[in-house]
Amino acid sequence: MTQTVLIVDDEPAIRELLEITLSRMGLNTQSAATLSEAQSALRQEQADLCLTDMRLPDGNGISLVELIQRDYPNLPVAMITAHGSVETAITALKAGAFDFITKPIELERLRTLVSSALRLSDYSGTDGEPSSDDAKTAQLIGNTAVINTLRQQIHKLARSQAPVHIHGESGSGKEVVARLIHQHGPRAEAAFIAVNCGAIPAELMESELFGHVKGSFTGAAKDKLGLFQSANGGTLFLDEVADLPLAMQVKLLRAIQEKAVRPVGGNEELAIDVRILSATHKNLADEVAAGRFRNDLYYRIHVIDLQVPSLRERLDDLPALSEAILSRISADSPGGPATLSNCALEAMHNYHFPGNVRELENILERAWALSEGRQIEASDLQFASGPSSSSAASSLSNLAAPALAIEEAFGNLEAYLEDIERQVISAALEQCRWNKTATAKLLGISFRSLRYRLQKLQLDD
Ligand SMILES: Nc1ncnc2c1ncn2[C@@H]1O[C@H](COP(=O)(O)OP(=O)(O)OP(=O)(O)O)[C@@H](O)[C@H]1O
Repeated sequence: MTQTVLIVDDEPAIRELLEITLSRMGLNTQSAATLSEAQSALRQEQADLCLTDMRLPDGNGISLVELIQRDYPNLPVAMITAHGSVETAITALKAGAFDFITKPIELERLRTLVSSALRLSDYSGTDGEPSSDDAKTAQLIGNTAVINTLRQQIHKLARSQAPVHIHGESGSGKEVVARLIHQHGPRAEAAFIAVNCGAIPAELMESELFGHVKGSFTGAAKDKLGLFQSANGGTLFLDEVADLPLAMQVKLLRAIQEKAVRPVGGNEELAIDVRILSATHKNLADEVAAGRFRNDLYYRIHVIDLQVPSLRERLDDLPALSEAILSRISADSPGGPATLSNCALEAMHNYHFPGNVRELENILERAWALSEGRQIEASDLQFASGPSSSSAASSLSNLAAPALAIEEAFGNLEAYLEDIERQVISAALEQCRWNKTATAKLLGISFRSLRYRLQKLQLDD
């Protein structure tokens, strides 16, 4: 079926240019010169894409974007902005515009924008699993409120072309989130290229990102495609973007702004159509304040900020995550995948996972290697001491003086810490007349954590 594009612009010349270009692409067009005309056009016929100017005689394009977001959430809308008005473009993207195009309109860029927007209206996979059978197909495991919110944000952002900056601790799943934004969007069939900006040597970075032509420097034996070109039509994920040297930040900003790259040693600019996603575990605003990250690049890549929660904030996802990890690492074991004992699961609940899901994967892999049978026990997890020992230790002075000398811990840290823990908990229990709920409160740990510790320290009878 022929698709329809609603054009909203008060300049007849622009409307005409858009109408001609779009009808040459085999599309129907509808035109409106004002916000109210646009509203009645939307009521009359279901469009597949809306292109709107920013300044309209009876309002502005942002209110149209907001109205469409509210009343026609499946209709992609792109904003036409004046050249150089980055702020407007960013406001439009934040309001939910799919993309923007600047005046004077470049027809090639217009065609690219329209095709990817229409792929988006065609795209039916947003609620189901991604259709690609790529081995790297990402999955966001978990059902806690924070993960469900994140999942909704991913689905929403997948429909936009706006740059998204993903922030979260190491190993928390930032790359998984970036892959999902790609997989659920109109670029799913094209490449997803992830690059760790902290891992590329500074002298190779330009050639890695933008490519080089043969002979442009010693060692450039043949032409090489850069990562931007490899991601053309798809998504480029700049991981640890805060680690980009300042000189590269300038070049990256240029590539994003111009939507073009120039390979090292090349004379020509090559147009590229890439969605930029970025991530860092650092606070990018602090990096800007410290002068290590360019302010202008920050505004370009940070249009939308997405926070990935740490594993500590979603400990209730531990069973589901562990089950998925264990079935991956022990799938071939006779008798089926490994399982976790209740004690092991409790022990995990009391750990603070500074390395997040990646650390959980490592802990389970090691535990699986160490465990005797198919069931992983708490001792296989090899947690040295829980995080709460620090809060317990801080209450130590009020409760009981440690009877042990520091040297006694050398070579025997675990037993030493357990001894301190035993003393603190015993003192707290005594103070609370063996009321476990009050004891847990006094120590600043959960009841569950106290129960686990009492069992571990054999204080529970
Ligand atoms: N919600 C999740 N569901 C399933 N697997 C997850 C989830 N979150 C993270 N993982 C897994 O944890 C590991 C680390 O995830 P990922 O590489 O996305 O983290 P990251 O935040 O990008 O890490 P880094 O900061 O080191 O770049 C991966 O193996 C990933 O598959």
